[in-house]
Parts: sequence; C-alpha cells; structure tokens
Amino acid sequence: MPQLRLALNQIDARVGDIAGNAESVVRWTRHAAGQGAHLVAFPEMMLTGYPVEDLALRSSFVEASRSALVELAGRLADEGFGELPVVVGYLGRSHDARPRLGQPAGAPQNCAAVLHRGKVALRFAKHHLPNYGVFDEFRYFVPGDTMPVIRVRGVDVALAICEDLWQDGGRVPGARAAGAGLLLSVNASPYERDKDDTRLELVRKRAQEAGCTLVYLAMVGAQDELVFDGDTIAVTQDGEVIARAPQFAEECVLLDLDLPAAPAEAPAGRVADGLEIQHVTLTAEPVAPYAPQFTGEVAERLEDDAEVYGALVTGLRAYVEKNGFRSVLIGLSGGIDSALVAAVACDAVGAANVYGVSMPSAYSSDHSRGDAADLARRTGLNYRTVPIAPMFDAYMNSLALTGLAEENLQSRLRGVTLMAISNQEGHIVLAPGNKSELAVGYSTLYGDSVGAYGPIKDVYKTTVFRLARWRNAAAAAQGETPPIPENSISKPPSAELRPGQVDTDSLPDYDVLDRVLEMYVDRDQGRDAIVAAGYDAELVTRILELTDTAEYKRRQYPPGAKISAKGFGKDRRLPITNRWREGEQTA
Ligand SMILES: Nc1ncnc2c1ncn2[C@@H]1O[C@H](COP(=O)(O)OP(=O)(O)OC[C@H]2O[C@@H]([n+]3cccc(C(=O)O)c3)[C@H](O)[C@@H]2O)[C@@H](O)[C@H]1O
Ligand SMILES: Nc1ncnc2c1ncn2[C@@H]1O[C@H](COP(=O)(O)OP(=O)(O)OP(=O)(O)O)[C@@H](O)[C@H]1O
Ligand SMILES: NC(=O)CC[C@H](N)C(=O)O
Repeated sequence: MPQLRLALNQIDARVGDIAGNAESVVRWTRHAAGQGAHLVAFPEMMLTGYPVEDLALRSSFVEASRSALVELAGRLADEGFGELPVVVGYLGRSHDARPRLGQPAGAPQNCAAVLHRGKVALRFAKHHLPNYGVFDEFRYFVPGDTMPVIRVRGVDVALAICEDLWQDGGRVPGARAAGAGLLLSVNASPYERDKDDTRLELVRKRAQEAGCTLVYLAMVGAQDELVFDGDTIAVTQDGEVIARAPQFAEECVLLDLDLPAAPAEAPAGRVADGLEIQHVTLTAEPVAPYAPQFTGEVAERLEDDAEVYGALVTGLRAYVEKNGFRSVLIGLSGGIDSALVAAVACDAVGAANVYGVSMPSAYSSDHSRGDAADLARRTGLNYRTVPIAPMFDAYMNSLALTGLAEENLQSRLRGVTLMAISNQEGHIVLAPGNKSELAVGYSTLYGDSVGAYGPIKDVYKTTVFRLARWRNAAAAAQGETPPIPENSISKPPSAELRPGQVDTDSLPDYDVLDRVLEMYVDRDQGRDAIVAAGYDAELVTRILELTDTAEYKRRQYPPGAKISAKGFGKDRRLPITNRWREGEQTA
C-alpha cells in the first residue's frame, strides 16, 4: 500500500498581508520538508487571509494574489522544496482553473492551487459557495466547475474547499466517482459554540460518502468578528477519528497514512454535478526513505466554558496584534462585565499591556471602587483612578441636566476620558457590553459603548457569570490567584448612575431575559411562539420591543468576537428604521 506523510498546517493568515502570508507558507513548508512530508497543505485563502470581503471586488488585489501565487511557487523551488507538492488557498479568477485563450481572466473565485517544481501544477475553485449567516460568497465569487485530483506517490488525492463538504453533491460524491484514495479539504470555518461537534459529524458522514479517508484542515486565529478555532480532523472512511488537532493553537499536524494505490489509468470524464475531473500526476519525486512515525494524535477537547473563553481570548488577541496595537484600556467599575473583559484581556495580551481606569462619581459605592482595585491587584494590570465628579459639576453648571440626561452624562464623561487616554497613550479602548445589554439597548450611546472592540458582545449575561466562575476555578486549579473578585460575581449588577440603582429596576432577571432573547435573537422565533413556550405575554412584548428599537445602538457598537450561531454582526441584519412590531398584528 502506498504511504503518504501529510503536513497539515493549521495556522493563521492575515487579511490583506499577501507578502506576510506567503512568507508563512515558506516557513511552514520548510518545517514540513524537514519532517519528511510528502504533501503539504495550508488553509482556505491562506495567501490573502479570509474573509477578504469587498477586497475581492478590487482587481488590483485579485491580481496581487494571483501573481504572488506564481512567485511563491518559484520561491519554494528556489528554497529547495520544489519536489514537495504544496496546496495553498488564494484569491483567483474564473479562468485560472481552465484558461481560455484570448478571453479576459474572468470573475473572482475562492481558489486553491497545488504548487510543484516551481510551477502552479493545478488550480481549482470552491464549488459550493456559502451565502448565509456571516457568508456572502455569491456577492464575490463564481463557483468552480472542476473535480481536482492529484496523484502523489501513487495515491489519487481529491481536493475540496470548505463549503464543498457542507453541501450535498459536488466534490464529495465526485471524489468517490473519481476513485480517490484520499479527500483533502482546506477550510476557514468560523467558530461557534458546539460547532466542533457538528463538524466532526459532518466530516465522518462525508468520508463515508466519499468512500475514502478524509482530511479536514482548519484555519486558526481571528479576523474582525470571526474566530477560527482550528479543529483539524482526519477520519477513515468508516468515520474513525485518526487525528484531531488542538483548538486555538497553531500547529503543523503530521500524519502518516497507508492509502489505496491509484489505478494505472488516471480517472477522466465528468462526475457529480457535471464536475469535470482535472487530474494531474506529480511524477518523478524522489522517494525519500520512509518509516511511519506520525500515526496521529487526537487532542483532548476543551469543555464548553473553556472553549468559549478560548475563543474570546483568541479574538481579542488577533484584533489587537493584527491592527498594530500592543495595549488595551478598560473602564473598571468593579462590576462583572468589566472584570471579565479585563481577565480576557490579561490572558490575550498580558497584564502588563492592560490598563484599567476607575472613574468614580458621586454615586459610586465604596465596594465598587474596592472591587476594581482588587481586580487590578489580582491580575497585575496597570491601574489608576480618575474621578469624574469635577467634570460632571462643570457640565451641570452649564447644562443643568436632570433625570436620564444627567445619568447618562456620567457614562459619557467616562467614555470621553477613556478616548482621551487612548489618544494620549495609544491603548485601544475595550467596550464591556454583553449580548443581553446589546439586545435591549441597555447601554449609553457614546458612553459605556465607546471603544474599538467589544470582547463579550456575543456573550449573554448569564454566560458572563459562568465564564467568570470558570476562569476563577481554572486559576485556582493551577494554584494561581483567581483574577475576578468574588464580590464582583456575587453582587447584584448595577450601572450606578443614580443612588441604589440595580439592573433589575429596568430589566427582568437575566435568567428569564436571556432565555427569551435566545429564542428571539438566536432562533428568530416570533412573539407568539415565545409566549407559547411559557413566558408572560406582557414581558415578552416588552423585551421584543426593547430589542427591536435598539437596532440603532447595535449598529454603532464596536465589533467583537462571534461565539454564537447568531451574533450581532453580519449574522443578524435588520433594518434600523423598522415599524414591524412582533405581536401587534395578533393583538
Ligand atoms: N431610532 C433611533 N436612531 C438613532 N438615534 C436614536 C434612535 N432612537 C433614539 N435615538 C437617540 O438615542 C438617544 C438615547 O440613547 P442613549 O443616549 O444611549 O440613552 P438611553 O438609551 O435613553 O439611556 C441609556 C440606558 O442605558 C442604561 N445603562 C445600563 C448599563 C450601563 C450604562 C452606562 O452608561 O454605564 C447605562 C441606562 O440606565 C439607561 O437605561 C436619544 O437621545 C436619541 O438621540
Ligand atoms: N465607576 C466607574 N469607573 C470606571 N468605569 C466605569 C464605572 N462605572 C461604569 N464604568 C464603565 O461602564 C461600563 C458599564 O457599566 P455597567 O454597570 O453596565 O457594567 P459593569 O459594572 O462592568 O457590570 P455590572 O453590570 O455587573 O455592574 C463598565 O463596564 C465600565 O467599563
Ligand atoms: N469558508 C467556508 O466555506 C465556511 C462555510 C462552512 N459552512 C463553515 O462554517 O465551516
């Protein structure tokens, strides 16, 4: 039986940094070559990063990606890796896979190529384009119409790109029809809670359908709101997991596989969905001395809270680093939200790069100030106090505000103070709002909602509590100081904008609120369905109305890591100006 050593590079790419990403490909290929790999693979759109959004519509960017691919092929050969086939994702054009003489280069495509002996040996494009949730690929790309198969050391390897596995038809049955011995899919699949279980089931099912071993190579890292959790998987055609990479970590997964020999005659013709087989034999590679060594490791899965927390850390770290910052700034109230954000920030960029500011007003309780200072001591973040009372008094002398206007002024003075320190010292401001608050508009525009990035904007308040407890327990289990003061977790949440204020003055208990919001926001259920699930009709109407009328606030909120199936970003697009009110039509 022929044997292949695969090098599956579960790595990050930076959107728009074509030269830097090409450099990564060279560096990781060098490592793979040193490990005796026979076939090297990189994630979907490795060369450009993913998703490139409207950059795909700009010719200069598409052409830069296409020419970088050709240069990269030459560079790999110059560096001595020419005999090693390298599969790399890039942004291409519709005629790349099948050039048509005398015709323009065509529409943008989500492509991958096999680089070998200094040349682009094969190019192909994603056949199934995702166009739901956060994906808009019909806006940018036209689908690929070939079934790519490469023969490497006597094994026929069929190739696919991400969504090609998620939809029926196309490349999975195509791989079976082409008689492939291995199906290799390169991916950039954004994180959502529990998606690893869905992916595993999918990959198992598709391996059975393809009738061969299936290798699913994932991207890791983050881009704006999307987190890529890794989770590279290899399964046999019976669905047995033979390798699984760790979550949230860059890694070259080396895997030795015994695979069926390809038939003497290369497959040809059309297969599922009319895909035309594009077969390339990568001949005459020297057969290096080979002994199976990497039989596959199955990394332990993180439990649910650890996984969500890992996603928040990965998302924030990538945002800070990829945008050229080193440090972050947070208003510390002593409450749970800012405390969790601070803990995530310390894990993401190191406590030495986290700056916290306590900004007490006349209504700030002693325990709040004490809890903020305690958080700073526990984590080691940089801490200072800037009282807002003198600024508040100056405004009040000029404006004589009352009620909500007076309350919100405190929040806005804190926002201005944070942005002023950000400008002066170069830290980016983190907005501490959670998903429950964002849903019902429980935050002050240009006040506590200022910031560059909202690390917990897709985390419901009940999960905020759970994650805080989990993070403290994880620290205690390792003999470290738990970062979050117990008092920040146990006291009733309060905005402290007027004497004795608590969140439950304006909102239902978070347990109830979050369950209703999950039905409305995450599952798009209507008022009647939610009431039928056993919730008070009046309460449901109020929560839904608050949610509908807060769209304008959400649109002005900073980006932040998506951890749910439906975050307040590209996943949920609603009109701001919108007269539709759930339930009114049945009243
Ligand atoms: N459809 C629409 N499109 C565009 N703008 C719209 C709008 N509707 C109102 N607006 C504007 O929005 C303004 C109202 O929004 P905004 O100024 O935010 O004020 P508002 O939402 O009225 O008040 C802020 C709420 O957040 C609560 N809160 C909770 C937790 C923390 C904090 C904190 O600050 O630390 C605050 C606070 O207790 C209060 O209930 C209006 O004055 C109007 O200018
Ligand atoms: N006294 C304060 N000093 C510094 N920042 C503050 C202060 N009060 C409020 N903030 C900022 O405004 C944000 C919103 O306040 P809010 O009370 O909603 O959240 P929290 O205090 O973190 O959590 P909780 O809702 O559990 O009290 C805080 O997270 C914090 O960033
Ligand atoms: N990049 C892609 O094609 C991703 C789509 C796929 N359904 C996923 O979420 O994993």
